[in-house]
Amino acid sequence: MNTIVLVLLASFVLFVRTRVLKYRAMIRSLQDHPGSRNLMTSMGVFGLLSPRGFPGNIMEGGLRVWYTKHRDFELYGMDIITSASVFPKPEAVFLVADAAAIKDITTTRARFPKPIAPYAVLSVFGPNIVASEGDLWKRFRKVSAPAFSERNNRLGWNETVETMKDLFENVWGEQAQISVDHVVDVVLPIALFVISAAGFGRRILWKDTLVIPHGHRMTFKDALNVVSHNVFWKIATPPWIMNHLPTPHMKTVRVAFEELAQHMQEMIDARRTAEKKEHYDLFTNLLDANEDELDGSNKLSDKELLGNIFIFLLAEAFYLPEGYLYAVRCTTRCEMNLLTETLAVLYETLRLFPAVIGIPKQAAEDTTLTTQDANGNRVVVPITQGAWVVLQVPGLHHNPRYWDDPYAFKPERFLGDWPRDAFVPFSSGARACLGRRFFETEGVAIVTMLVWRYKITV
Ligand code: HEM
Repeated sequence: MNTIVLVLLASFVLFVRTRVLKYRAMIRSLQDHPGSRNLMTSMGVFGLLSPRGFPGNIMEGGLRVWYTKHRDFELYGMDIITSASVFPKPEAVFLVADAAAIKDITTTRARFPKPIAPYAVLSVFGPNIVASEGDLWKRFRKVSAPAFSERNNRLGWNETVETMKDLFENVWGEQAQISVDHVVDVVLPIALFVISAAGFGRRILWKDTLVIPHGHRMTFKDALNVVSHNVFWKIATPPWIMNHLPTPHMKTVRVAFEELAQHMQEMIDARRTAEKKEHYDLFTNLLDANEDELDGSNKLSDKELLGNIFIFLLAEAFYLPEGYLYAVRCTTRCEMNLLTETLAVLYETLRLFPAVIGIPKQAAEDTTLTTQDANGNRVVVPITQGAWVVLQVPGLHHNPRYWDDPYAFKPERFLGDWPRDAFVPFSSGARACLGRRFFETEGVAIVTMLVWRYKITV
């Protein structure tokens, strides 16, 4: 018995010693660049389990930057800082809130590619444009990009207007006052109806969302809503737990995944058997690529088709309501000159509350980034091959070097000349958001129609 305890103790001491030695070597490779030093990492599952972290250098927390904005950068006196941790393995990341450095990173894709491991959760239904790099990403981008044309954005505008009219006339009707518990209850269906109609040629009406279609256990909207909020848990939970653990939540998540797959397959089948029309939507491009027999290089497999359809639906269901959530709240605080100022309001809400707070990249070679310290002195930061570099969106968006009074809500800052490189809610460069214009068109239509007809209060 004593021998077993001794062996366990010795193994533990050896484990800790190896970790500490590796950690020290890693800190040396950072060349003492300023930043925080922690016991536990905040990356991946650890950060999600504790969004706010623990004090005393134990752990920073996965959503730290959401709360601290630019304050950590001010604390260390620089717009590129490091965050290093010992467990579960020694690792360090460079956090960037410097506009010029971010431009440098996003415009040299080969030097700073996207690390795809953190995006594995998004591949539940198959490989896709967001969770891929290299040749695979190029192929997906080539197939999807033409669908986001101005012509299709116009289709998005028209479908948004129709959806809002359907909401006003057939759901809210003549009621003088409408009370909504959560803005997402309204904007999630709108977002789904618009992508369904403009992206996939299937128009959904508000009344359709109340009825579960024959042969289903959940509506399309509810399935996508549950999946988009539980995609991480589905991946983190082994199938035998997911299938057999009798908690109501697990059961709902399992059914939602099965249902979403069935709904998406039905959309594909319906479109395949439909009469061939002159469509220019997203679906046309993806389906044509799936059926592409002449030019094999662009062909999408069935899994890739499903994976990419899912990612476009997810973008619409997840990012978009986030964008509107604050925009609709913020409209209560300002007198809006409708169309002209609506985009400024959307931008200002995305500056203050970006839907994506950290955009990861990984150095493909030993390289450097340039920033400046609090006194304006130029600082060259050495980055070793393999190091993670994360674009800290709230840090950049609250950086007083670029934004006057950065914590204040002032949409008018987007009406004049504004620092474009210091605004990256849609990322930037070759891997920037493909749906940006689509979102902007749709967002302007929704917010304008809402404030044109209703006075909004919280
Ligand atoms: C408020 C709305 C939106 C925001 C804030 C947003 C933000 C972003 C961000 C930050 C990225 C880069 C992600 C990364 O590097 O990991 C991205 C990529 C992407 N977004 Fe959006 N997005 C929005 C709406 C949409 C919509 C409506 C669609 C399509 C229907 C869409 C499609 C995409 C695609 C396909 C990519 C991947 C591009 C690539 O890697 O080549 N997004 N988005």
